[in-house]
Amino acid sequence: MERIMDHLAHERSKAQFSVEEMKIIWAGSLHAFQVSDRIARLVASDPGFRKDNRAVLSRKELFKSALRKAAYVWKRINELALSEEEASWLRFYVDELAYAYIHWGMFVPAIKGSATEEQQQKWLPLANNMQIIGTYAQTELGHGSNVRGLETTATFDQETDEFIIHSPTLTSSKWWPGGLGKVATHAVVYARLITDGQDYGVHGFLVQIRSLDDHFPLPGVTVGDIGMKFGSGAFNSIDNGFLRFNHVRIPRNQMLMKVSRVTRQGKYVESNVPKQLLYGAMVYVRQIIVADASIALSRAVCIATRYSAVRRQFGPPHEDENGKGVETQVIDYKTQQSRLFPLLASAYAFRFVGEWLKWLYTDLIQKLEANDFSTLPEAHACTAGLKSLTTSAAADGIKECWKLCGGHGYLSSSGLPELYAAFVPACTYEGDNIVLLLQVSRFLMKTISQLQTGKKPIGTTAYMAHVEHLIQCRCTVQKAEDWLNPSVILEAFEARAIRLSVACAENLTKFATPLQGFSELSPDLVEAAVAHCQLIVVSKFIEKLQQNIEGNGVKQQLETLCNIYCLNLIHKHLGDFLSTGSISPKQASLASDQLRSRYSKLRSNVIALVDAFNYTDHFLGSVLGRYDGNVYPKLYEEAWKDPLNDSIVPDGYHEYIQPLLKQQLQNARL
Ligand SMILES: CCCCCCCCCC/C=C\CCC/C=C/C(=O)SCCNC(=O)CCNC(=O)[C@H](O)C(C)(C)COP(=O)(O)OP(=O)(O)OC[C@H]1O[C@@H](n2cnc3c(N)ncnc32)[C@H](O)[C@@H]1OP(=O)(O)O
Ligand SMILES: Cc1cc2nc3c(=O)[nH]c(=O)nc-3n(C[C@H](O)[C@H](O)[C@H](O)COP(=O)(O)OP(=O)(O)OC[C@H]3O[C@@H](n4cnc5c(N)ncnc54)[C@H](O)[C@@H]3O)c2cc1C
Repeated sequence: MERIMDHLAHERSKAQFSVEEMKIIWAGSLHAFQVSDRIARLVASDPGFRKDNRAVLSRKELFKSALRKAAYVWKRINELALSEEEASWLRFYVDELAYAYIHWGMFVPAIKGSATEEQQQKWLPLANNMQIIGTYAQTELGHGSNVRGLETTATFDQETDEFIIHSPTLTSSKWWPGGLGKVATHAVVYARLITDGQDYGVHGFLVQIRSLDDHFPLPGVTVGDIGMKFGSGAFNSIDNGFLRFNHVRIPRNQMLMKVSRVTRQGKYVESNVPKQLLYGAMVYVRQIIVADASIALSRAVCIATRYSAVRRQFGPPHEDENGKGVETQVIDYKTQQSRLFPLLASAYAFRFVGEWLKWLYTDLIQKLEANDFSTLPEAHACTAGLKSLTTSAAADGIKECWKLCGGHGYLSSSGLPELYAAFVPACTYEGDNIVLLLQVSRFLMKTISQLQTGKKPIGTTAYMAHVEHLIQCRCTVQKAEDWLNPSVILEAFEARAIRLSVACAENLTKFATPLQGFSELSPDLVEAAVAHCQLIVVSKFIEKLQQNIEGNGVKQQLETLCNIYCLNLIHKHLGDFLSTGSISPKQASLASDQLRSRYSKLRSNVIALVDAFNYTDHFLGSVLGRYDGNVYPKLYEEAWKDPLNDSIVPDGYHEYIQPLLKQQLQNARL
């Protein structure tokens, strides 16, 4: 036991940089670090937030436990008079998915984004004080990605000055909204607005669905839970629900009227803001999900890295600090490094691009407030594309981390199966990842067609202004070290991205209609979108390194991580880089040489680099990822806690095992 604890301490002593300074870089600022650190400790030390083994709880126990914790969170927020920032850290570290995520993450933002000032004044205090609990009811049984295809209707009745909300078919039943099944009292419902016999498309409506007295559904409302989801703990603590309306009446002023409104006379009036603002809550959450992807991936990487330093298999006998013969740490196998270190680098890369995206979103909101809608298409493309890119990579990465831990990774007590099950739906919710990439490609094709009209591309597409150069430039790498030059990397990624996009744009012209072309070429368009999004991540990582980064050795570590992130992408997408002529086969081989050398450079720092995430053992929830590396005794201890070990002889022995054994013994004796 002592030996293993010393082992991680030895790993930590090898770090060539200041972990404390890196913690601040990871958190984003000294202030963010201090607040999150304080709240993380508060949560970890409060028995009310203890994490029981969720995998062994029944659905009802799990759900009730999530309700208890959500109520306790709210109590502590009020008792401690926490600020909004502190309160969100508290919810984050409690780490139990519950209705509150949708209430704060979607219901409240939907009201903020789509309701008029007057409506906000009425509804926000109720929501902020949790006098009502809300959900976001957009998806239907028959329609998820295709929002324009939603069937629920909101028909204006001029006589009573009300909307009648109705589910005309089974497929129009709302299906999936979190917190809807058993908890929410209200919902922002997306429905087709019909007035004067005309269908004006999908709009948002605030609908009360349960009584605030006895919690029963209101007349005309049928509501329930959609059933168990993948993974034993994970999302099953949330009541994703179904909802059907039978001519439910709401006052006219419960239509969210910032984008358009219906007058007392039933006239549909558009405002001067783009209709896409109705989708504002999705832009908001997609941006948060990118940050969430870096968190989820970094948790998995932290577990796999610490365990890989503890775990020993094969190898020539080494001597430990006490001169005792030991096997090789699995982290020293080059295959382990080539699978693990790019994930560590991705966690940092996603953190920085998430930080930038938060800035982009804040900037968007400021512009929208000043009636400047110019950056909305770019913000939509960036949030959609980066949500897709980072969640797909993080979900794959978490799965890889579990395999990197061998058999023990498959145990619930490793924390990895639940982490995976809880995160993988992020590839689907808030927009299926492929559908979102197709949105990005549409934006790219539009940008390319506008180049011909002389319109200057801005923001993340600014590189497209150099199309003529990027289409024909040659990569200048001659030796492996040349790959450490950020401008060389950037140009290779820009050349690959633009060449894929231009090829798509040219191919699209060969089809009878753009629609037909988009449909036929959609796999190529998705690849072009991925290349563009990877370029954004690469360029934001490089930009981060150009900032003033303090702390002994911190910048050097980030440079190595950035190199690994970029070179590994080249390695993984070699087909693209070679087929577009962005690099040559010889340069590809030099990139691989450089990548190997970066792994060696990073090796002695990896434990400190995952320590910089500053995750408490409570938050990690993993025996394999414990800070002290005391893995084996704790695995043994956890095994004893399994309900099957409550009794020596299992329940069922007398009915099923004993008679069978007896019968077989008798048969043998005959
Ligand atoms: C405690 C705090 C908690 C904080 C939260 C933390 C989150 C982390 C974990 C949370 C855990 C659980 C939460 C899960 C919650 C899940 C919720 C949901 O899933 S809600 C439902 C989400 N649904 C979707 O995302 C549907 C996807 N589909 C779409 O978005 C659209 O229909 C789309 C984009 C496919 C549209 O296609 P279509 O071609 O029909 O376009 P339109 O005609 O509608 O659009 C025309 C025009 O508008 C542009 N556009 C589209 N969307 C947007 C947008 N959002 N913003 C701006 N602009 C948009 C589109 O590109 C077109 O542009 P054009 O110039 O004409 O090409
Ligand atoms: C855990 C979880 C929580 C959720 N929470 C909420 C919530 O709170 N509120 C809410 O309203 N919704 C919620 N959803 C629903 C979610 O938003 C939808 O599942 C999502 O938008 C995808 O839609 P879909 O399920 O209909 O998939 P579909 O659109 O049916 O996709 C199925 C397949 O078809 C492909 N596909 C679809 N369209 C195209 C296309 N145009 N081109 C190419 N391929 C295409 C997709 O790539 C996918 O492979 C949640 C979902 C999950 C899993």
